[in-house]
Amino acid sequence: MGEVLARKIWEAHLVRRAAGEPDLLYVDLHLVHEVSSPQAFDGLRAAGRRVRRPELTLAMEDHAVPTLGLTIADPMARAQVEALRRNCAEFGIRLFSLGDAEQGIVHVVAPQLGLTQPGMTIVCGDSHTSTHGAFGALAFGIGTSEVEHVLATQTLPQRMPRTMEVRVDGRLAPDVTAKDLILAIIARVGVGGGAGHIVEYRGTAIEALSMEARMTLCNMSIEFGARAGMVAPDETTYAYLAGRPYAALALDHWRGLRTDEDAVFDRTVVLDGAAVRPFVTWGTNPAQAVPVSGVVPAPEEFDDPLVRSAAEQALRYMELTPGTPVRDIAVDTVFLGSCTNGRIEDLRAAATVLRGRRVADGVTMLVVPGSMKVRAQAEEEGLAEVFTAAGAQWRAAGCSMCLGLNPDRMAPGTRSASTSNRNFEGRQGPGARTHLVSPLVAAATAVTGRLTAAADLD
Ligand SMILES: CC(C)[C@H](C(=O)O)[C@@H](O)C(=O)O
Ligand code: SF4
Repeated sequence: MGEVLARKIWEAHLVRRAAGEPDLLYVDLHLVHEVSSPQAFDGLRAAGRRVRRPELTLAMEDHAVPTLGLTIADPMARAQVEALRRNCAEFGIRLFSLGDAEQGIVHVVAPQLGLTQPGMTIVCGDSHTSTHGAFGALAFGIGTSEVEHVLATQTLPQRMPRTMEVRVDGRLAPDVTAKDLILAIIARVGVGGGAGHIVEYRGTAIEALSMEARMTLCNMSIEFGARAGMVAPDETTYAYLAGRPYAALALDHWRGLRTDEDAVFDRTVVLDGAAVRPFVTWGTNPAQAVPVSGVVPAPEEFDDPLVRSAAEQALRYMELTPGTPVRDIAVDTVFLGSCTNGRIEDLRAAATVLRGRRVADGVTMLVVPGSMKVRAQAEEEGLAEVFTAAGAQWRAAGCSMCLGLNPDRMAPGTRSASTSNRNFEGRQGPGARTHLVSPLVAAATAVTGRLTAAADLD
């Protein structure tokens, strides 16, 4: 019987297998950031160890850094960043610091440099490491003690998860993006729908996606509990990697990185791509989502008592009434950015909507490129001008308003349309309310001040 891609990569990285123990896997690329690494370096130091393969390790300042200026005012944030700087200097790890031309969100920078490649194992002390699966890599988030293990040994003990196929055929409508697709997938399977599985996205709708779109899709695999998400590499992947600074093309090897025809997944979910509409979350988990053309649901619509009570609680926190048309929900903040939607293609999409239009009075829009390279490219293409002319704020790279670890925080009681990936209570600031959307919906919403699909503006 044939094999699933994830298992092929797993077996190719096996260092040791023993009965009753997790497999020991070799790690090809280890990404590090300021939030999840300090204790790991402390542990290394205490044990008198060095970093085993510093040249396979790359560190980034992204979560705690400001997107205006180079001064880190918050003492906690500054301490984290300074610790990373000291640790990288001491252990010989390359670090992209605030102010560097290559700095940015780790999940945006590594693919952009060509460091993320098909068939690799990639880990980072960060749940959205699943992003890198877009290249047909096996990429997953790890905890801080595992970060220490990888730093010390370049290996990681792991048990092979089950495999899940998410098949999407059909053609996505022009105003439907990978963000809408992943929100639709999560709404279908539920927040725990991928738990314990590595997901492979397949089908004609997936094959038609750009690399940026595949990254958006894989990025949010973790939001329905999946251990990792991936797309088999193809011509789109090779074309993206060609000419990137660190990508040595290995086409013969990469072409073999496919799930065999007769391989069997532990689970399969099928969606019709043509039926997906621009989506938005109304609640406080990513599965609580409906089309922009829909209405806020009533808790009674959900049979599962847990889902129903989660809906009741979410409606309270979000201050929303069942039956309210989504298009009537007013926002005061729009955030375009994050490792989900902070890439050049996302900025281009938003700019097509904002060109010649204005951000509505009373709405603050932050446009935060995922990396300084994306920022430079957007400036070169004239996108930055479109955003500033529309009245949006044009910022430097970082996680920014995706989470409340830096100065870009929402005030209590405010409401956003956000292209990020998490809408938990307080995620964008204590008491702040988040509606997850695509870049197109974010831009259209900025123009009207209410949740709006791009097509609504025509
Ligand atoms: C801070 C970090 C460990 C965290 C993660 O693991 O994802 C963050 O990136 C997030 O998105 O919540
Ligand atoms: S942009 Fe958001 S989701 Fe991505 S790594 Fe940063 S905090 Fe996590």
